[in-house]
Amino acid sequence: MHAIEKILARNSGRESVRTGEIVTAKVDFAEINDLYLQTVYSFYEMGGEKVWDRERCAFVFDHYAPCPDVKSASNHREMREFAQKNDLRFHFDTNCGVCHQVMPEAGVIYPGMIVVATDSHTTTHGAFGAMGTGCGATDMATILMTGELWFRVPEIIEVRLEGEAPKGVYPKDVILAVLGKIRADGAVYKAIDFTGSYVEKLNVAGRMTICNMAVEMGAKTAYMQPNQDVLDYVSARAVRPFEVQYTDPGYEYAETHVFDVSRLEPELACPHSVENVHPLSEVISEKEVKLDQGYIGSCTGGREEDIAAAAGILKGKHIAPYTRLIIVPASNEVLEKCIQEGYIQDLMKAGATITAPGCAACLGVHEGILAPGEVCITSTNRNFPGRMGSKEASLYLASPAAVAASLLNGKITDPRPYL
Ligand SMILES: CC(C)[C@H](C(=O)O)[C@@H](O)C(=O)O
Ligand code: SF4
Repeated sequence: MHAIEKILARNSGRESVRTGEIVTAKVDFAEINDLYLQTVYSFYEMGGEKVWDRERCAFVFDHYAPCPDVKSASNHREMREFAQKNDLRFHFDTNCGVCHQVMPEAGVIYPGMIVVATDSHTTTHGAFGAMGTGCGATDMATILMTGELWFRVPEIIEVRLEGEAPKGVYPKDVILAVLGKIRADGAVYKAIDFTGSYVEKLNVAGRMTICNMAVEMGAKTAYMQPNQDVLDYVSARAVRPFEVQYTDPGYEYAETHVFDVSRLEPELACPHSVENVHPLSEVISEKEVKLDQGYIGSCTGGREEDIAAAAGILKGKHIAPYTRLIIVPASNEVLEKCIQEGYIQDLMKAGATITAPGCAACLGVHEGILAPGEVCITSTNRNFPGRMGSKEASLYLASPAAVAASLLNGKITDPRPYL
């Protein structure tokens, strides 16, 4: 069996599971974000009274945090009341950050577990050897009542990433290159296991960025075998003991795709699709792409490593006139570390706008919305029309280093000469 199958088998009380089977499995942690007040309503409609386990579920207020309008403030109030009434051990209010960053920091994510959240980017937690997946309000209400959810055991495809990344090529570039090949519908309801020498050496932040974007290929979940970096991270934080699962030798994947990371360049996903990926150098050799905004943030590209990369390029310099650079740390912990390291100060001096940790403009709610006709380069994960505001704006997805180098010049720029 694959490690993911072992996780599903263990949590559903079986010896083994096979692709295509439907199982009912225990959920080790459930998270509801602030777009999903419907979960509370569904819970009561289905006859729920108290959540099944006050230690294993939490709300994270991230998409509208702090609240930009009365509607979201009222939603937060109702969810906060539900959390209080159930005396939830964990509650992440507007002072925390994006759920996928906040949960691992709080120690509720660890290898061998199942985490379900009302958010598609729950695939992120494959970075820790966990099985993470998103669901809607009714499924989440079911979990809150029973602690269980049904799953169809997914086909598992291997994405083998071999070699060392050249200078200027970041985990974000690697996952963009993978997306460009496998395409946005290439892994629908499949699990993606990222393997290979690149992954074995990759740090926690890089692993999270790659697993995060697995869902942009339609993946049900993602997986990476934990390495020492992951074990150090979770050992220092995990709120309960855990068991790492290992794939049996000789396991046969449904498909295998091999990438030589050493041959990659900085990549760009061009408007208006995540799969419209091209080497950045190719795009700018064909046309100059003038920019109005740069954005560094989100559960994909708002960690300390991302902000450090930007600060490294912008320290002692200034962004181009009449552009803006929005920096949104993925969590309060990230912000605190970036202040300690001096990155925030350097970026502010370089002309950046720093906003509160959270989802902010990543999905076009607030704190960095684009006007019609504007062009933005961003370290986030989606570039569909309207994602960051106007449907007539254009979004290019890139690494945080590429965002920083581009804002220096007010046009999309290859970051490599600036490193
Ligand atoms: C709106 C929300 C539930 C959504 C998701 O599921 O991913 C959001 O976080 C996103 O990135 O689009
Ligand atoms: S940061 Fe963006 S991608 Fe991540 S959960 Fe928030 S809106 Fe979704």
